[in-house]
Amino acid sequence: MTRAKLSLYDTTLRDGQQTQGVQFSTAEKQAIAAMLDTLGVDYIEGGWPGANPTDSAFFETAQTQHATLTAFGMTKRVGRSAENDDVLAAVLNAGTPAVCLVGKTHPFHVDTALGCTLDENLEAIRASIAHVTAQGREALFDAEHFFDGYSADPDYAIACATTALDAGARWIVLCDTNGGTMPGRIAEVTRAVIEAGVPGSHLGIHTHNDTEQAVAGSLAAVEAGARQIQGTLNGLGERCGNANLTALIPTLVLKSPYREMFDTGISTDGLADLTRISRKLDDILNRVPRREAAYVGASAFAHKAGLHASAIAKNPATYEHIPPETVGNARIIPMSNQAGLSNLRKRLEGAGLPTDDTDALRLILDRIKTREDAGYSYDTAQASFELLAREALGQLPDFFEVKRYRVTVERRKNKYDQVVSLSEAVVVVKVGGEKKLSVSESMDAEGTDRGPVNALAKALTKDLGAYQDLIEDIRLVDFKVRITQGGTEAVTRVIIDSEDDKGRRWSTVGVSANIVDASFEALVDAIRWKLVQDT
Ligand SMILES: CC(=O)SCCNC(=O)CCNC(=O)[C@H](O)C(C)(C)COP(=O)(O)OP(=O)(O)OC[C@H]1O[C@@H](n2cnc3c(N)ncnc32)[C@H](O)[C@@H]1OP(=O)(O)O
Ligand SMILES: CC(=O)C(=O)O
Repeated sequence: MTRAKLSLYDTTLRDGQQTQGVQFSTAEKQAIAAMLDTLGVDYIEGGWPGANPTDSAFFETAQTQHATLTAFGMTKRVGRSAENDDVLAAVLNAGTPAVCLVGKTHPFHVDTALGCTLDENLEAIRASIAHVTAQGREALFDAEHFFDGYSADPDYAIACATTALDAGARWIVLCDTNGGTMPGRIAEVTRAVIEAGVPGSHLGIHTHNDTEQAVAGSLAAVEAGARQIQGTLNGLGERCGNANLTALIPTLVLKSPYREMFDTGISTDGLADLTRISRKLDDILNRVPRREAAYVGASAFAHKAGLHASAIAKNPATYEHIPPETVGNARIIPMSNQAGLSNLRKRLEGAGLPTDDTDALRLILDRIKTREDAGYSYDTAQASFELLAREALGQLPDFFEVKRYRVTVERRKNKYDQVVSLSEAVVVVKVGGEKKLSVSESMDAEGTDRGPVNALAKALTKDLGAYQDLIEDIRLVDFKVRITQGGTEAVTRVIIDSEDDKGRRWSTVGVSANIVDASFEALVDAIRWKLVQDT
């Protein structure tokens, strides 16, 4: 059976940039466009030229090998010709092979937002699309508020779509702009538009995630006959986001009936790059990747429960809907109070530790469950888990012993009458039979106070004797604090993420009634884990 072409249109750089808190630089836009191009999407909407300097600068240098670069804009304003509309001119001046114009299709919006008549809006759509195609560009029409507009006045919404089609638009994209339409209704309206004369091969779908159904709505539209999906990486986008291409792409490529029906042009290699691309985008945005994200999240193939881990060891298909490597992800078997011997064996094997002493393994499981009851959490702090296991198995070298530590925090006025704070830490350790006392302050080279935990970390890593060279490259990259329940008392749990020059990243946990003490415990574990790896 020949598969129909399903066009993928990425709007991460336009609608994705409408996410609250997201502000791409031109260089970041270029990096994201390059990733999308390699991934194999058909269109990359780079932004709105003329709307801001970043978007204009992006189009000055943007290049793609595979994807059609697309500039976004709006239909001309009423009262001026398309040729004399300065906003439209700036969009066209970007010189892209494709141009996507958003236009109104809902009488309420024509009246309220534009303040013109329904006929004037139809003429604006016609003239704008005709102007784009007259310049030899491919035109797309984003039919804004189409589903709500169709419900209010089906004839007018259809007239907007057919006007754009007749004026030469290659794609009429039905937009669920407010994100409130149910997938069943999206399918029903899409079918009605096709019946009214817009062929499915010219119809696209653009959904928003306000009811957490943007992906479902997109799939409903293609099942009804639409042949283009617009979406964004990691589901970025205005308000609750757009249809998430990072979830849609694997579904379209791997799942029935889509894989038999459609050719998306995404290769096996492109699919296997998806997890890296998703995390790279988060890295650019300085966001922590969503662990539970479908297909690409760190937990998407994490098997925490003992029953699951036991079956996974026999055959991964027991609890995995696809092999994780298909999308470039990896299986993990975390340790926690939900774990059994199977989880434990898998984790110990991964750390190169013996798994044959069942009594020792039971002891480790008991310790984990008891400590988790006291407030610890090992399913993310896998480095602390490994240290606990090594200790129980008698495989943890006695690198150093902390004899005592002290931290003071001072808040005072300086000579300029400004309030300043400063922490000072003293740590005494015993290394190789020798006692060492180190003192550090929390002030960094720029004179900024980095707080008591920073002062402690500096003091602890100042002089560890023979181990000093091995710990110089440790960096503390994330620090999470949580008030939780330890038995019957409230305690503080601190999780610290560290990394080193070898590109390793590891997490450790500490628990105490006192936040500084919990942090100190996690810091000590971070150093011990690093020494285990490098000695
Ligand atoms: C559904 C979507 O996500 S569409 C994409 C929306 N994206 C953005 O708005 C981001 C980029 N936008 C911008 O930088 C600015 O809004 C600009 C440069 C485009 C316009 O700025 P301004 O000229 O200051 O106008 P402003 O943003 O205040 O208002 C939008 C104007 O466009 C008009 N307009 C809105 N949609 C359309 C349309 N489809 N066709 C013609 N005019 C439109 C509005 O009626 C309003 O006109 P008014 O100023 O006469 O009331
Ligand atoms: C065009 C667009 O982004 C929307 O209607 O949601």
